[in-house]
Amino acid sequence: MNVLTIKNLSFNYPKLSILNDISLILKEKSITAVLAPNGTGKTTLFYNILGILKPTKGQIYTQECDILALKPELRAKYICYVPQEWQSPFNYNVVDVVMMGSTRKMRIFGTPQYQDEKKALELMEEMGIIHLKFQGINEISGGQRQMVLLARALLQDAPILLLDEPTSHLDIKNQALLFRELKKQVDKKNLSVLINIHDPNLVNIYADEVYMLKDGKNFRNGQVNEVMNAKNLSELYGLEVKTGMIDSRSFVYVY
Ligand SMILES: Nc1ncnc2c1ncn2[C@@H]1O[C@H](COP(=O)(O)OP(=O)(O)OP(=O)(O)O)[C@@H](O)[C@H]1O
Repeated sequence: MNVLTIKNLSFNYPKLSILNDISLILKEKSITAVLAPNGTGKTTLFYNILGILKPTKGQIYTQECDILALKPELRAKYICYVPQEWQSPFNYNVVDVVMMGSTRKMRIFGTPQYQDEKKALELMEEMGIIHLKFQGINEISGGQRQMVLLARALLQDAPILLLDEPTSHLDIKNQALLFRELKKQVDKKNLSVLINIHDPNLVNIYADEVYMLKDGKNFRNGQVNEVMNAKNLSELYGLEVKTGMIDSRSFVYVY
């Protein structure tokens, strides 16, 4: 089943065309990667999905509704989001930041319930960030903050998760923890994940499908094992990309 469909989407800044006729399908329970050179428009695409920017043309819809017709706060029922960077205006405790994920389900002036806190703490334990619970969000490392923001998004319980370069600050252990957690959530909660990511090896290891974008347009897309080859990657980045096999998995490198 398709949980999110983007059809012929274009976006321009006043004097600059960024996205041109982009189409993309996110399948239920899949991890779909968007792979594109810097400055192509990956974050812009996410901002269009989230309602932060308005497309000049095109459609975005789920099985149930036209996403573009929803107010951003209503989109939170369908879509949760982990930004590339996030600076908190206050130095909240980490556990309070994670619990913000459950505010969507609260009534106006509602306060978190015991169950919300329990769920937040369980998730933090699972993700290896429980020891940070009483630290200030502005006093932890960039990588720790990425894990905290993922926990906050997962607590929102939306069926679609957008992740904007979530591994940019993570060491390899935390990259593995993050993707293992994602895989678990995909299986357990039918989560579907759209992820902007620069590391082609993480795409190879963890993603099911990939959309390559080039010059603001669709370039190649399909199953990871069919599309992530040296020819496509070399054309995408405009330099020679090599691939090799380890334990029957394809790996990518440039020299
Ligand atoms: N407010 C703005 N006004 C004009 N141009 C902008 C604005 N914000 C971003 N851009 C331009 O839009 C293009 C796409 O930016 P975007 O951040 O979406 O790219 P990206 O693919 O996510 O990049 P990266 O991989 O480097 O994070 C870039 O060329 C950027 O300079």
